[in-house]
Amino acid sequence: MKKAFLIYNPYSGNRTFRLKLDQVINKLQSGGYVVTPYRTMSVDDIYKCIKYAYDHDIVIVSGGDGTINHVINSMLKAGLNKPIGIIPSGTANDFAGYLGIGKKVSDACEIIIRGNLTKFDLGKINDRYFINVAAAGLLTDVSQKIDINLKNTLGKVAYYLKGIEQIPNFRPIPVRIITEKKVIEENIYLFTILNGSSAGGFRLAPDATANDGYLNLIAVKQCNIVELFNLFIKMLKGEHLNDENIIYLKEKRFQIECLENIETDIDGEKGPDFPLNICVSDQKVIIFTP
Ligand SMILES: Nc1ncnc2c1ncn2[C@@H]1O[C@H](COP(=O)(O)OP(=O)(O)OP(=O)(O)O)[C@@H](O)[C@H]1O
Repeated sequence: MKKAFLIYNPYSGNRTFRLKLDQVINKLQSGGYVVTPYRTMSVDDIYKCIKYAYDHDIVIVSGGDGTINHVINSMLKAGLNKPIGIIPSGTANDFAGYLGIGKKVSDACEIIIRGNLTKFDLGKINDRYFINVAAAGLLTDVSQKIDINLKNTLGKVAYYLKGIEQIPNFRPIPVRIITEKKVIEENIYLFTILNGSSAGGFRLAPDATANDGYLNLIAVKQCNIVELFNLFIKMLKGEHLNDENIIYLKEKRFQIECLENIETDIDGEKGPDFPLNICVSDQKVIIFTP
C-alpha cells in the first residue's frame, strides 16, 4: 500500500468535510492508500504539520483555494516535492474547478486513485507562491474580509453580498505596471493576475492554462458606472477581454507599483505589500488531475 498524508482544514467551506472523513478513508484505502489524516488547528499549523508528510508518497489537501495555497507554500519551504491530491471543500474552489475536480468527495478520491498526474506552474509574488490568483483593489479582498460564519452558511453568495457592500467604496487606484515590453500607468479599480482561469467564481481569464509558462493580468480601468455595468455583463459571458476598459496582458513577469496602501490578496489570503514582483516560478507542482 502507498501512504497518503491528508491535510484538512475543518473550517473550509460549509465545514462538513469532517463528516465525510470515513467515506474518504474507505475509498482511498480500497484504492491502495494508507491514509494519515491531519486536522489543521490554524494556518501556522499547516506549516508545522508538513514535516509529517516526508515519509508519505503523496499529500492530499482538503480545503479551499486558501488552504491549497498554504499547503503548497509549506511544501516548497520544506523542500517537499510530492504529488498533491485535491479534495475541494472550500467556498469558491476556483483552482479545483479549473482542474475539473468537483465537490463530490468520492469523485475527487477516484481521481487520486486513478493516478493521472499533471505538472503546473506556480506564480511567485515577492517571496510567496500562488496557485490560482494574485490580486488587489475593489472586490479582490472580499474573501479575506468576510465573516467566516457568513461564508460557511451562505457559501459563494456571501462573496457576492460582501462585494455589493463594497460598491459605495469604489475608488480608482493609481498603479504602474511594468513588463519586459511596456510600462503602463493607469488608474484602475482592480487587477488580477491569474494562473488558473477564474477568481471568486468569475471566469476572468477564459483561455488561461496553468501550465503554459505564462500568467494573465486582467485589470479594470477607471470608467463610468454605465461602462462598468456593461463590462460586468461581458464578464459574466466571458467576452470582456477586448473591452476598451480592460488591460489584458499575458507575460512571464510583472512588476506592479502603487503609492497607496492597498491590501493584496493571494488565493483568497492576505498577500504582501507593494511593490509587487510577480513571475512564473521555476518551481512546479505535480497534481492529480481527471
Ligand atoms: N483550523 C484551521 N486551519 C486552517 N485554516 C483555518 C483554520 N480555521 C480557520 N482557518 C481559515 O481558513 C481560511 C482558508 O479557508 P479556505 O480557503 O480553505 O476555504 P474557503 O475560504 O471556504 O474556500 P475558497 O478560498 O475556495 O473560497 C484561512 O484564511 C484560515 O484563516
